[in-house]
This record gives sequence, structure tokens and C-alpha cells, in this order.
Amino acid sequence: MAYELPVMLNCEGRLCLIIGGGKVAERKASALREAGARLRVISPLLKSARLAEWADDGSIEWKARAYREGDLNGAFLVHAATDAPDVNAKIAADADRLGILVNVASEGSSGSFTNPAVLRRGRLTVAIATSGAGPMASVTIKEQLEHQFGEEYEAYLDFLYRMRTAIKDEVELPEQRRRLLHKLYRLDILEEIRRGDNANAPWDPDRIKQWIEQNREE
Ligand SMILES: C[C@@]1(CC(=O)O)c2cc3[nH]c(cc4nc(cc5[nH]c(cc(n2)[C@H]1CCC(=O)O)[C@@](C)(CC(=O)O)[C@@H]5CCC(=O)O)C(CC(=O)O)=C4CCC(=O)O)c(CCC(=O)O)c3CC(=O)O
Ligand SMILES: NC(=O)C1=CN([C@@H]2O[C@H](COP(=O)(O)OP(=O)(O)OC[C@H]3O[C@@H](n4cnc5c(N)ncnc54)[C@H](O)[C@@H]3O)[C@@H](O)[C@H]2O)C=CC1
Repeated sequence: MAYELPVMLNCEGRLCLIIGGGKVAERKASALREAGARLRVISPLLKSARLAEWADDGSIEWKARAYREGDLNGAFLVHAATDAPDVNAKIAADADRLGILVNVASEGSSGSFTNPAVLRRGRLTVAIATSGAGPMASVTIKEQLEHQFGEEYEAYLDFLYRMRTAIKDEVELPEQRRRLLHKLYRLDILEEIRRGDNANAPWDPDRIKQWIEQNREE
């Protein structure tokens, strides 16, 4: 078995195409909207009500026709999400020729990327893929992880982000930076957040500065 390479794609402002306008197209569109992509859907009709809504309010562009060669020019990535496997296969071949990332809904292994099930807690992303064992296995495992990684992780990662940014801004010496970052990840802030202490004693910029001053020397 060859393992696939997990990556995080920055789709912000990039043109992403979805060929097809059904349930699967809607799911892929929804994820790409959250990622800030510029979205174009090509499909003779939109079977998904949400896709139709987004086309109406202009948040996605809809071309009401079947796929044709040339549609892929200028795209960052494409989802082949029609219910016609031969059309999806043609899209995959065209995309490969042009060097464009392609996902094939009807036959995952024939595209250049697949979509994991995703658990988000603010800045935390947990992606689960099963290399062919099936998307429902991914979803079940995601549901198990939801209990382990509760809502408090959003506040926790925001805290880590603010601390790390402040350390990078305030501390020049690599040695001190490293020491502070090591101490940062050992702080038991998660427990503080769970107890609700964090709301009473927020880590505002002054307290962060103070912590940096107290901990920068051994
Ligand atoms: C390879 C992959 C390629 C890709 O699409 O990227 C793929 C492929 C296929 N899926 C099929 C079926 C279904 N997929 C779902 C749902 C999801 N599928 C997703 C990912 C992936 N699906 C990639 C592998 C990821 C991994 O490794 O686990 C999720 C996780 C993410 C997402 O789609 O964004 C999302 C859950 C989102 C969530 O809820 O969190 C449902 C349920 C439903 O639709 O409600 C069904 C019906 C039930 C069933 O059949 O199991 C079929 C058969 C189609 C046919 O019958 O023709 C194929 C084709 C094949 O197997 O190659
Ligand atoms: N990867 C996944 O997560 C899943 C994949 N599937 C697969 O994905 C396919 C699509 O599923 P659904 O969205 O439920 O189908 P659907 O039937 O709801 O939608 C298909 C869409 O494709 C459009 N279409 C058909 N021919 C086209 C063409 N030549 N050019 C452009 N658009 C065209 C139709 O107008 C329709 O809007 C299924 O056939 C199945 O093989 C199904 C479930 C989950």
C-alpha cells in the first residue's frame, strides 16, 4: 500500500472548480467556501438547494452547462463531482495534463487528491483519511475524536497563537525564544480554560509581556 501525502492547502482567493451540482458538489463547495476559495460551479442544473442559493446571492459563480475541455484553464484545483463516471474520468485526465489538482468523487483513487473527514476547533484541524477503507470509517473515528478534543481547544489554540506571536515579536535571541516556547507548551492552560479561570484572569497583552519577562532567563 502506498501512503498519500497529507498537506494543508491555502485556497484563499484561488479559483477552485466544481463540476456537478448535486449533494457531493455541495459538500465540496461548502468546505472550499470556508477555506476562502473563489468558486465556480459548472453543471447543467443545480440539484442542491444550497448551491442554488449561493449562485443566487453571487457568492459562487455558476455556469449552467455541461463540462467541456478548456474549463480547467486557470484553476488551482477541481472537483469532478458529476454522476457520470466517464465525465469524471475525462476531467481527471484533462486536469492531470494541465497539472491541476483533481478530486474524483466517483472513484477516489483516480484523482490526485482525496478529502479527509475534518474535525475543527478554531485553529486546530484534525484530518482523518483511511486509504480506501471507506469514508464512513473516517467519520466514525472523527466522532470519537470529538469527545477527546472538546470546544476548549479553540480557546487553547488561540492562547498558544497569541503567546507564540508575542514571543516572536518581543524576543530576538534564539536561545531565549526556544526556552520560552518550550515553557509555553508545558503550561497547563487547557485545565485553566476548563475550570473557567481563564475568563476571570485573561491573558491580556500586559500579562503576556509580564510572563515573557519572568521566563526569558533560566
Ligand atoms: C476517496 C474519497 C474521495 C473524495 O471524495 O475525496 C471518497 C470516495 C467515495 N466516497 C463514496 C461514498 C460516500 N462518501 C461519503 C462521505 C464522505 N466522503 C469523504 C471522503 C472521501 N470519499 C474520500 C476518502 C476519504 C477517506 O480516506 O476516508 C468525506 C470524508 C469527506 C468529503 O467528501 O468531503 C465525506 C464525509 C464528510 C463528513 O461527514 O465528515 C458518503 C456519506 C454521505 O454522502 O453522506 C458516502 C456514501 C456512503 C458510502 O458509500 O460509504 C464513494 C462511493 C460512491 C458511489 O457509490 O459511487 C466513493 C468512491 C470511492 O470509494 O472511490
Ligand atoms: N466522494 C464522495 O464523498 C461521494 C461520492 N459519490 C459519487 O459522486 C457522484 C455524485 O454524487 P451526487 O452529488 O450525490 O450526485 P447527483 O446526482 O446529486 O448530482 C450530479 C450532478 O452532476 C451534474 N452533471 C451531470 N453530468 C454533467 C456534466 N457532463 N457536466 C457537468 N455536470 C454534470 C448533474 O446536473 C447534477 O447536478 C455519485 O455518482 C457517486 O459516484 C457519492 C456519494 C459520496
